[in-house]
Amino acid sequence: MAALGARGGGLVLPKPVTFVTGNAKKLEEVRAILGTSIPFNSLKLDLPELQGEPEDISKEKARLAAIQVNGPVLVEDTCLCFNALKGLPGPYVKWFLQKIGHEGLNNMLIAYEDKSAYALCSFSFAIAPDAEPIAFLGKTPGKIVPARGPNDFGWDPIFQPDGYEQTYAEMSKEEKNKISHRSRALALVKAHFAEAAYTFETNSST
Ligand SMILES: O=c1[nH]c(=O)c2ncn([C@@H]3O[C@H](COP(=O)(O)OP(=O)(O)OP(=O)(O)O)[C@@H](O)[C@H]3O)c2[nH]1
Ligand SMILES: [Mg+2]
Repeated sequence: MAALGARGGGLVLPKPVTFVTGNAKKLEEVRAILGTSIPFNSLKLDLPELQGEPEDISKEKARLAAIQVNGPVLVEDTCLCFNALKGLPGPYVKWFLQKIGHEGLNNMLIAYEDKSAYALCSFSFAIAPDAEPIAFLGKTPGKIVPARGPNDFGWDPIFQPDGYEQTYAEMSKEEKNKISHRSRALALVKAHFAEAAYTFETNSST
């Protein structure tokens, strides 16, 4: 890979950023939230995921993604954390959702009065395969409710953010994107890009 250089105060990256995800709905939201603020390509790849803390899982995904892409990458890992269960299912919510669905996730809280939860998004950006990834975390508090609204994205129908009468699924996409865990994490990503003032080599193919 071409060496990283500096130009006009900002680091020159040899390629545009690639957002790596196997999840088309995530990509749709990231596109809507970022708009043209950070130009990026996308690559559909379901990366293996380490077990552990959300930030470490996302950083490890970024390391693997940067090796695959051989250039700058952005990845994210999303958790749905139940306070009564000390943060579980957390990063494992994908598998819980696949196996037990919305009703099963609600049933996990039957024994507890506390239905509060939070959605947590951990983006990681790695500028190169050998660079230490930087993580950006966004969190939205809410509660777990019986499913309401369209069932087109994961656990959106059972998550009702604090201060709202609607679940994520019942909100318009614009409204969800204003307050979501994903948009809060991406606000930090945007601030980092603005501060770092990265520029990109324009003569490299992607
Ligand atoms: O209702 C939802 N609203 C959201 O805003 C949201 N973001 C992610 N998810 C789901 O939560 C699990 C995360 O797992 P996850 O981060 O490993 O994602 P993934 O494996 O689908 O994609 P990726 O890892 O390739 O990027 C997966 O089941 C996702 O479908 C969401 N569900
Ligand atoms: Mg995944």
